[in-house]
Amino acid sequence: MSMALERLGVIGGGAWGTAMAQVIASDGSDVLLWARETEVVEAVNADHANPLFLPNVPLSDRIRATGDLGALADCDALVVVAPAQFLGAVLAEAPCGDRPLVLCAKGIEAGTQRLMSEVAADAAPAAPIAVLSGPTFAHEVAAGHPTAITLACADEAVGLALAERLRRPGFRPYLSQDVVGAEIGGAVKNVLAIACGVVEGAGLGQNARAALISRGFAEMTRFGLARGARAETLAGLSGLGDLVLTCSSSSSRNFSLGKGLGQGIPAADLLRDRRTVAEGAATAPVLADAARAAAVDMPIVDAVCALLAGQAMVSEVVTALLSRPLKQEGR
Ligand SMILES: NC(=O)C1=CN([C@@H]2O[C@H](COP(=O)(O)OP(=O)(O)OC[C@H]3O[C@@H](n4cnc5c(N)ncnc54)[C@H](O)[C@@H]3O)[C@@H](O)[C@H]2O)C=CC1
Ligand SMILES: O=C(CO)COP(=O)(O)O
Repeated sequence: MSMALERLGVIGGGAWGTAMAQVIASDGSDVLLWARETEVVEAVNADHANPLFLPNVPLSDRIRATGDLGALADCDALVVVAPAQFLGAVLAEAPCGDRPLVLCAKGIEAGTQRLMSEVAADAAPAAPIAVLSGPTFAHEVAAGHPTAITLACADEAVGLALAERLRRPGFRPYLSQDVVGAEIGGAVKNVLAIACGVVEGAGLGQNARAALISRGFAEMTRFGLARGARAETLAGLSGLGDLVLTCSSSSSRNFSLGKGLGQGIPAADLLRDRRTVAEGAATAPVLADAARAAAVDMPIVDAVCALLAGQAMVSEVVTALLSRPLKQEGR
């Protein structure tokens, strides 16, 4: 199938939306970036910069910003990078029609327990849906560092057309048809990154971090399989790949949030007045509820919930996790 994907638009002028606009512009393509903040629109257009969300990165002059979602009506496809909890509201105002939507947020909608593809399917029933997810710190991608990512779309031809349009010498999508699997990896790893940040902040050591990554991956796999994801997607870039990245670095906002918790700072203080997102904080309680509903055991996710809610001390959750009944590793 040949598909006209000439003009691309990006919805969301945070760090990742700006970095995706930079990727698109890197081969000389013009790209229209919708940003919610007037100061972002002005800085992108006047200074080719986004100091609010992606500081110290010179942006391509091929990126033009707008504060008017209606201006995206001329685009052939939309890369959608509004944070998970705002996706539904933003798409309700966007001119989606039957244009392919490439969803980039990593999270589960609070209240409804919907994955991003479910939110988008309700808001834009005629639009083909793809999910782009993987180990991608925005500042590295914007700087052109080598990056590989999962692009999942149930319609193989649409997925291939999008991957061809988005690939760049330093940005390599791998194709998948497992949309749910790609989404679950990204949503769950954010919660697990908070747990790994706690380990760092509390000085619990590298062994504990490796144990959390490994046992966290077991939780991700159990939940993903229960929701129809494929095991190979969860073991790929959008699952294990992104888990390893965000569990290893203070460049992750989720890891940093956990580090603060591990240092004994209350979640409310860490989350108050922040302009950047730590998606795992909103996803953790809804993921824990969804896991319970699916009869899936996720003790690390439960521990993160308890810490975020201020219901337990770090020492208490560590003791609780380690004193669970012994079990077989593969179950
Ligand atoms: N930053 C990164 O390295 C990566 C981020 N992502 C995902 O991309 C999504 C967006 O994250 P970032 O671009 O990093 O955001 P950011 O933390 O850099 O910026 C916050 C974003 O939230 C938006 N926002 C705040 N309140 C809003 C509201 N009421 N309605 C609509 N939008 C609102 C802001 O306009 C801004 O675009 C998240 O789901 C994140 O997990 C995915 C891959 C990499
Ligand atoms: O998703 C990301 C990298 O793949 C970014 O992680 P944080 O949202 O934790 O910064």
